[in-house]
Amino acid sequence: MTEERDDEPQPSGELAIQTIAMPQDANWNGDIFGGWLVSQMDLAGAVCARKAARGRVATVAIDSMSFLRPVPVGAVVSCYTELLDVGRSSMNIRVEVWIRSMGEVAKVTEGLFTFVAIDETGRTRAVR
Ligand SMILES: CC(=O)SCCNC(=O)CCNC(=O)[C@H](O)C(C)(C)COP(=O)(O)OP(=O)(O)OC[C@H]1O[C@@H](n2cnc3c(N)ncnc32)[C@H](O)[C@@H]1OP(=O)(O)O
Repeated sequence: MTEERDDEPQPSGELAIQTIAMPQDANWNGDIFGGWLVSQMDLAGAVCARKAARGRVATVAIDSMSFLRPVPVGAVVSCYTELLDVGRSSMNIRVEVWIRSMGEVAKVTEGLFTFVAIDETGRTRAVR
């Protein structure tokens, strides 16, 4: 069993989605594709944005993506989100991805996503 220590870094934000990295998502090195991770982060950000906007949203920008370490097949992948800022129709959301693999917990990716609240016709609408 791994002990949790107070001085160890912890995920910041709310758990939005959790899944397992599967073999079909691996790249030529045997680790997980960055594109698959970005896709999970986009989904996690959308969960957070839809909650804040109480309805449809679209991703308008992804900034500051950092891939900190590779993700092995079989790792439990957890995406955490934090709503940083809300404009008229836009929401800035930080997404962190943490993995649990072989008893170790680590942050593997982080990025800043901007979502926009949209109506049924795809036009922007006020978040609040
Ligand atoms: C969950 C998904 O994966 S969705 C699929 C991928 N995403 C898409 O297909 C979206 C395609 N893009 C679009 O349909 C349009 O660009 C829209 C509807 C999102 C926005 O339409 P626009 O005409 O650009 O809207 P507008 O210029 O008024 O900007 C809307 C808001 O987004 C912000 N914004 C627009 N572009 C950017 C950008 N590149 N970076 C950061 N914020 C931006 C604006 O500042 C504005 O914020 P505010 O309302 O809080 O002041």
